[in-house]
Amino acid sequence: MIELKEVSHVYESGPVLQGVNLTLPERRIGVIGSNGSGKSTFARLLNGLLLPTHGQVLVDGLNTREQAREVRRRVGFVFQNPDNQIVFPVVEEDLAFGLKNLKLAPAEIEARITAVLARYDLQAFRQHSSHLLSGGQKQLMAISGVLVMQPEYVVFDEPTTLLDLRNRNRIVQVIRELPQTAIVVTHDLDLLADFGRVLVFDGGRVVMDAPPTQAIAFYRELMA
Ligand SMILES: Nc1ncnc2c1ncn2[C@@H]1O[C@H](COP(=O)(O)OP(=O)(O)OP(=O)(O)O)[C@@H](O)[C@H]1O
Repeated sequence: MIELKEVSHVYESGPVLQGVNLTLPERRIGVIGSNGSGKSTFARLLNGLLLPTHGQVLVDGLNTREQAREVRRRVGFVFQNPDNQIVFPVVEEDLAFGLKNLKLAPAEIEARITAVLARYDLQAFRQHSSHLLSGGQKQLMAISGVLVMQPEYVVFDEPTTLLDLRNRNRIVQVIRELPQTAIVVTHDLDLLADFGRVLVFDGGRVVMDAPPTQAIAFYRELMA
């Protein structure tokens, strides 16, 4: 379970999150709010990409400040733009990178890569140049790169924003089928219909915390 205790975050430009207290046991959690309301900052705090300037973020009791490595292993992060995530020129190398860092046996690395490529129907792209994939394929590959690490939580920061409708639907399906806990920052309100809980951010605070129907209605009202 992920917990935030009195979390605030201040950039040089000013405060962005203020006094956020949350316990997040649900398997599907959505995060919505206006541009600049602090959603991405919140998402980045969850796996220690960013450390809070005040308060604590705990993942299964591990503090992102003190146990950053272990936290990052448990919490995968999918960026809006897969180009920010894909590092190596060939699909297979990119998927192997994190696994080699974990010092897994070559047979285990091979098995995990084969399994994830099969799961997302990307087998044909194994030796392909990563940067020549289409936008949808790149996003699937970025997700694959996170899932091969077998995290227990996956944080998505606007995963469908850059995709056409077909690829958007595919990613929605991928999220729906994930065995992991998923926390999804999005402006795509339809994506959240079957989620367990939706947080609405405004001005760096959680101003609504409710099931999707209620939270989305509140957000629509707020933006009217
Ligand atoms: N690295 C940074 N340094 C300084 N200010 C930042 C940084 N990252 C974000 N900000 C500022 O913090 C505020 C909140 O940004 P954040 O990206 O968390 O919002 P958001 O809700 O995700 O917005 P959007 O929906 O536009 O993605 C914005 O005013 C932004 O300009």
